[in-house]
Amino acid sequence: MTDDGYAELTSALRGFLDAVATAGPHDQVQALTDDLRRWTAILAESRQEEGKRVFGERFDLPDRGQTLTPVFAPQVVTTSKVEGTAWFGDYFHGSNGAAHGGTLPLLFDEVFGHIAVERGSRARTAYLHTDFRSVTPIGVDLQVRAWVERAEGRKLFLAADLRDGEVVCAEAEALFVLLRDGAP
Ligand SMILES: CCCCCCCC(=O)SCCNC(=O)CCNC(=O)[C@H](O)C(C)(C)COP(=O)(O)OP(=O)(O)OC[C@H]1O[C@@H](n2cnc3c(N)ncnc32)[C@H](O)[C@@H]1OP(=O)(O)O
Repeated sequence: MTDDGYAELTSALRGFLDAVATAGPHDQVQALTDDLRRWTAILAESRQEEGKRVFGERFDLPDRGQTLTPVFAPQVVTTSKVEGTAWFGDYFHGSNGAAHGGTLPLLFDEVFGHIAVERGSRARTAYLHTDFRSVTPIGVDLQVRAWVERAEGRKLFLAADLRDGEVVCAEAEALFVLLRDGAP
């Protein structure tokens, strides 16, 4: 991992989003808004095309330098499986201490994507089916794994599950299709 401050920025941004998601009314809200707008203008000056950005493009950083998905820390990544831990911060809260349902397929897509990347394939998700087995708790280390069920030509059939200890929170199945040459 390079020490250029971006790992810390990603971590700080996640902490900020969690704090916004849990904050009550605050007398500094206008000052915060002004600060955000000032930084937005500064960053806009260095806008880069895809391929030259940090966010989501840096595999040497935790979470590829992005905060779009819940935290995913891979421990095993091969061409046939991925295993790691996942963690949903307050930003991903739905209600009653449970993660927002839409954030689970988001996590699974990210996890499946690591297998496709490890295979050196340019692939896209054709479908992703999620079964919600029990609520996914916020702020808890969860275990996530994904594996290749079978490959047929350009089609990669994948499966995954997310567990809180012995409890299965969700399971997923997906089809990734390897892109034809010249596909955008
Ligand atoms: C670490 C990084 C993590 C990030 C991972 C994020 C991954 C993503 O989210 S990608 C973004 C979301 N996905 C998309 O935008 C994809 C949009 N769709 C497409 O681009 C195209 O439809 C695409 C690429 C899936 C397939 O198009 P194309 O390459 O022309 O293939 P096509 O000829 O239609 O289909 C190929 C095969 O797949 C099958 N197939 C395609 N789509 C589906 C589907 N939805 N359901 C079932 N089968 C399908 C076809 O039936 C065909 O099967 P066969 O070869 O047996 O006849």
